[in-house]
Amino acid sequence: MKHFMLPRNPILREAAAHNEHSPNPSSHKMKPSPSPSRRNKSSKENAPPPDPNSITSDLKHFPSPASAKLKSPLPPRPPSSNPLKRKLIMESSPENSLSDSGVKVIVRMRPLKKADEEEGETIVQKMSNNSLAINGQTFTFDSVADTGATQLDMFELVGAPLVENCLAGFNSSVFAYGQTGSGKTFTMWGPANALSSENLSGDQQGLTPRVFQRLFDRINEEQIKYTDKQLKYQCRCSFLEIYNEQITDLLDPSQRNLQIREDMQTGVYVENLREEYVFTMKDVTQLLIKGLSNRRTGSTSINAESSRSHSVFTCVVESRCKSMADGMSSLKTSRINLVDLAGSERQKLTGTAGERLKEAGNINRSLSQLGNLINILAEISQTGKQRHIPYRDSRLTFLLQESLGGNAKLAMMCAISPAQSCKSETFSTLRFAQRAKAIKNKAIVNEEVEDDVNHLREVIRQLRDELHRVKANSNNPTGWDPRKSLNILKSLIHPREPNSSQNETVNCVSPSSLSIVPSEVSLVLKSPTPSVSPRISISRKSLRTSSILTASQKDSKDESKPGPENMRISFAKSNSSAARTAQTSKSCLAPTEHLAASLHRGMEIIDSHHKSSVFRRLSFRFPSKPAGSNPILPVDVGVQTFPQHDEISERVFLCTNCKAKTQLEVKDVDDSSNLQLVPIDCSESIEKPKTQVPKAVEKVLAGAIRREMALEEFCAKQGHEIMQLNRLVQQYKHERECNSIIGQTREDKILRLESLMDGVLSTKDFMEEELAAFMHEHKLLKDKYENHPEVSKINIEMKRVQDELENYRNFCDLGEREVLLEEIQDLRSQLQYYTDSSSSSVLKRNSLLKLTYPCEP
Ligand SMILES: Nc1ncnc2c1ncn2[C@@H]1O[C@H](COP(=O)(O)OP(=O)(O)OP(=O)(O)O)[C@@H](O)[C@H]1O
Repeated sequence: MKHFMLPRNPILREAAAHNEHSPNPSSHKMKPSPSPSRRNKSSKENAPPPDPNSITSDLKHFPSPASAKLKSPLPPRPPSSNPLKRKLIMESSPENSLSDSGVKVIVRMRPLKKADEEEGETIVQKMSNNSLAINGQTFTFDSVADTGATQLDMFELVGAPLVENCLAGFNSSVFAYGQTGSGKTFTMWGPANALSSENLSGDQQGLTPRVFQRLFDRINEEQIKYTDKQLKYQCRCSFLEIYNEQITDLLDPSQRNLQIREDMQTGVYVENLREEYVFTMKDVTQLLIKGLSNRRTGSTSINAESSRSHSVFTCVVESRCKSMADGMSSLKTSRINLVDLAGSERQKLTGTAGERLKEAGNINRSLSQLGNLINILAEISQTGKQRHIPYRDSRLTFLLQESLGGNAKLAMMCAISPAQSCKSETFSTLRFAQRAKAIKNKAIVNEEVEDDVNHLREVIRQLRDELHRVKANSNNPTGWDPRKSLNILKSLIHPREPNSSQNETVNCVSPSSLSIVPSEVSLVLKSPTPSVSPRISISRKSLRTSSILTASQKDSKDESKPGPENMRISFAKSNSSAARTAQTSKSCLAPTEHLAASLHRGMEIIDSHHKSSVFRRLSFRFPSKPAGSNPILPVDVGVQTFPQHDEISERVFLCTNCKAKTQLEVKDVDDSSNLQLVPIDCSESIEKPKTQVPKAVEKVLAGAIRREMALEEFCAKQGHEIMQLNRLVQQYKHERECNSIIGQTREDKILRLESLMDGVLSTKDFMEEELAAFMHEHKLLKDKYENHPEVSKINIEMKRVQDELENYRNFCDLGEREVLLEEIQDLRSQLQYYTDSSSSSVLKRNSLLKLTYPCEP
């Protein structure tokens, strides 16, 4: 216990010397008090960041209980988290500002469980206060607590020195390490019921509540004793867990996946972690109860309520006082970290699966990274050789790097079970403990004295002056108002957003928007706008669908059907699909809008014809054939409604070619659903008054619907592919987990071989364990093989290529290309026609009016 020394601070040293109740097992190691100049130097190296609230020596500035809750990063710490920098600091530090900071290792052996008792005797024997033997092999540590050790004993061994170190200004940490079910949680926090207020003095109470009980007692003692020096303490606590490599705030579990940050001033801290001031034991107990109830637990083969995360309870203790001797004020900051690590378990024995397997894999991986770090630190401490220290390998080591090989006194409480069934895990823990013992930390008192405070005060004063100057300058004659500008900027960044639902209404294609809307009757005949097909570049690749026909096929089929009927069917289809699309996905709105536009324009064409029919049955030319190989032969069409017997009236249609009147039975146009286009070719219309939809309109509509359906199919395919890709991601994750478990089994094998060589493991046991390990690994490999992501990946690729191939085949072999060309040509022809006719439209209109007005009944 050589590393626990008396406080260097004169007040506390004095206090410790006078305080008979204050156990300090290493008082003989006390070092001489540094000279003021030295103290100043060391203080500078550990100076916390300039915080106007903390650097003032005015002791009245401690927060009141009312303002105790705050959210902030972890408190300032000496900027020495960088090992290299730390090394430089340590080298330049005065020798006597350092404490002898070897890691203190205590092994606690839990009593046998009932089930284990049947197996026979314990395999671990305590040899002395600091040694034990297992299978004839002896291990020596700082202390060994056997099955009879009480919670109070553990506190005296670990907790009491920790409190004294903390009051002296040293960062102090306790890590509980060990196999699942070995008693870490029991030791650190005690059973849950021991935390309740009525059991506060119960003998089951764990280390943490005892530490805080002692801490508050000692703080009271100190404050009373040094009233004249205005000694004041304040403590603030946080509680977090690391589960599956993610940090959660246990005091506010809604704060998940918190990030660890590091900067030169504050060192390593957890962003947005809640900290609460504590003044009494009751405050701490409440935090513990709250935090522990939020911890992730699950059952393992050994422990029904196993902690599945690493949890870290942190308390920052700050003390301020004035020295009577030299009148200087001092601020000391120390941090207590109480860490309950998740327990390791051998997955091959427990046969875990699914989420538990992932958990176990993460626990074992981070423990193995901790072990690796401990090995490196031990090697550095023993050989003095500099090596890269992989603190960033895991959240645990990154967060607690200061406790591991840094500026902290560290006690490692290693929990073991003496049961035969836990032999190999116990060996593993003891080896870890042995390596940890070799580590040398470099703890220093984190103290700041008045000189620094004055300097920082001066800086603050200068900054305030600067601020005033800037404020004064801001009242400049230009009249520029920064607040106003800020508001303007804000309004630019957050413009008044229209109601999203309104937005949707605007974007959505309502089926009603596809209805025929009566348009204003104009004397000038409105040219129908060429239809715009949905523009979906990739949809071209998937035009062929299993459920639809190509345009050519559809054309040939449609020929047998009367046009209007067909149009109604198409319209209904597009209506429903538009509604469906609007419901399912916003992203599909654009193509649907295009479709709606196409349909609407189609209907406008019809409507124009309709109007022309109403309005003295004006006729106009509408090309129905592409102008490709065949020259455009304009077909004159008019618009008529379905005849209804009761409302039949005689209408006269004019053929623009022959000017022959055609009498057709049409009804008045009230009901636009009866609308249809009819050719007014004199020869055909007389002989064949049968209704027929112009092919150009029909094709455009059919094409639009066809593409929309193809798009839907394409979306469905994409959805399926996304599902497949998600599965692939899961498979990759699973593979990674399998790999890490296999890695773990290799490490286990090394340990087994070590045990075999040490004679701890008999050849028979070794072979048995080896066989079990191989079986487990075989199972994992089989699982890995069956769910191999590469196979799924290739399947997805193959499906993609097949689809592409089908699309190309559609496009080239099945006539899609021709259909599209035809459509384009149709549209071109229409455009051409209207361009040509626009110049003479006025003339024509006049002449047509002239021709048709006399026909009005
Ligand atoms: N020294 C002890 N005396 C009495 N009971 C103990 C002791 N140590 C552990 N136990 C009991 O053993 C059980 C498991 O202990 P605990 O939960 O502390 O193990 P653990 O090491 O934290 O396990 P895990 O890593 O799975 O969380 C608990 O019911 C606890 O009360």
